[in-house]
Amino acid sequence: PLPVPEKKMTCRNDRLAASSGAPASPATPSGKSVIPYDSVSSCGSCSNISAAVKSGKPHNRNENWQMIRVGSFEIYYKISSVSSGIRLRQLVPMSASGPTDKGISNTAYIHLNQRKYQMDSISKLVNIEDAAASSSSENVTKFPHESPMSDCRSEMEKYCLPTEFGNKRKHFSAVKPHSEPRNMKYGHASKNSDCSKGFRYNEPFDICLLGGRSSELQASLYARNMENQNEEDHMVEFTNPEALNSTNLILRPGMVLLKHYVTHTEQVEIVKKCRQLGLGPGGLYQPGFKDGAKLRLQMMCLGRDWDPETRKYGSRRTIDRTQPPGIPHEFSLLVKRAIEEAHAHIKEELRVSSVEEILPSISPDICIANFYTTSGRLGLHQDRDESRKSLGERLPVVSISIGDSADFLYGDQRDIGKAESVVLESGDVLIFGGHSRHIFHGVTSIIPDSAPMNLLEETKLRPGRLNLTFRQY
Ligand SMILES: O=C(O)CCC(=O)C(=O)O
Ligand SMILES: [Fe+2]
Repeated sequence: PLPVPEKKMTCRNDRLAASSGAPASPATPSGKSVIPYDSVSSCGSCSNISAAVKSGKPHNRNENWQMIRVGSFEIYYKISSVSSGIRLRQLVPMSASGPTDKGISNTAYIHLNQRKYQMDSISKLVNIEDAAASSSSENVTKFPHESPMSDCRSEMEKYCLPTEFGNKRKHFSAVKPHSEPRNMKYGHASKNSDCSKGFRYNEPFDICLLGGRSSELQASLYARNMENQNEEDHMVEFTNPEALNSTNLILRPGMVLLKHYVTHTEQVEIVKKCRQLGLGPGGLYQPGFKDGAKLRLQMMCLGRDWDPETRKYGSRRTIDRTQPPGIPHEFSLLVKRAIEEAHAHIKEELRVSSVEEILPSISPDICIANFYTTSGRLGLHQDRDESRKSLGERLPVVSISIGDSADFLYGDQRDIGKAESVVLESGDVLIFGGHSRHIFHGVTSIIPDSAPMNLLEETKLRPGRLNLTFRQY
């Protein structure tokens, strides 16, 4: 078992709260800044989004609306889902002058000192909640979308993480650990997942939609443009002078999230490079297991091969004996820079000088690149196939996210009910080493249409998420 942290980690949001110029959020009887409506005892149903739009009256207590307060603002939001199991969240920002009557968009944005926050995830709500009242993270489990929504379930969950992660997780503790191979890193894909359709084992997978195949992307960009137009009407401005400088978070000892660390230009370069490598020898493929089940992602390894079937690293791929491409030098430099940034942040937050003990540095010699389509996911697992030395020294895994955001789950056990979650957005770097090296982690869902527009326009990255994890063998 991992040692319990002696000190409560301070996070960016604690500082935000302390320094916020906004009036303090009125506390609930329980002292929480999240004020759920009494009537909200469950998400209620899988009402589809248009039905919710029609009936959406944020002040109607008979509906499943919730409110969070940030300073003098009240933000109303509603969780609903569609039959495909994709969670949608509707938000209606409301100012002191009363509710807006301009309709409701699927998502809403909040401006916090020029930084645009999309309220499209649990963690975003938590961030705002923390900013308002520095409340404890246990509030996360109190959100209404933790409530049962069993009619949204699908067969897949036997093997995979919940489709609507964020619903009551207890429900999923029924997932039988013994139904999976002991060390299984990835959840099995269902037979009809889009990953298993249409892509043969050795067929190259293009992460970009270029040339004649761009109509899907064009349609998605057009829809996003229209949506943005609408969302301009739903923006709430907050001013906090601290916010711009404090975008890094210590999630746990040895686990640091650098928000929006990778610049737009770097993201574009990474996409281009990964596309090129992904289409070449040793490129992207959809890995599978002996029993024929496929993983819900496309994968390629750089530097060294990792075989999901044997869980071993090797110099050649087992599937076609190709040698994995090397790790581009710029990637390695970025990883080193990110670790330095994390060190600086740890020093500043925890006032310690021995940062290497908390989070050791690495010279990455392995990169696993995963591409998740919007239905992609990855079951809870530990990364523990690296060398005994590397694991013993708890050398970190450095994970870079690009494209659509992901609901990322992490915890001490392979138990979804006990795991915490954070949304990883395009440009985020998540580092977990030291005491967090052996955490269970996974991706429960990819949030559709959440990638930065300019990234899509410049790269034609297809809907989905590119993730690179760097390790030192
Ligand atoms: O996609 C992610 O964020 C996680 C990937 C991962 O855990 C892995 O490749 O081992
Ligand atoms: Fe992993």
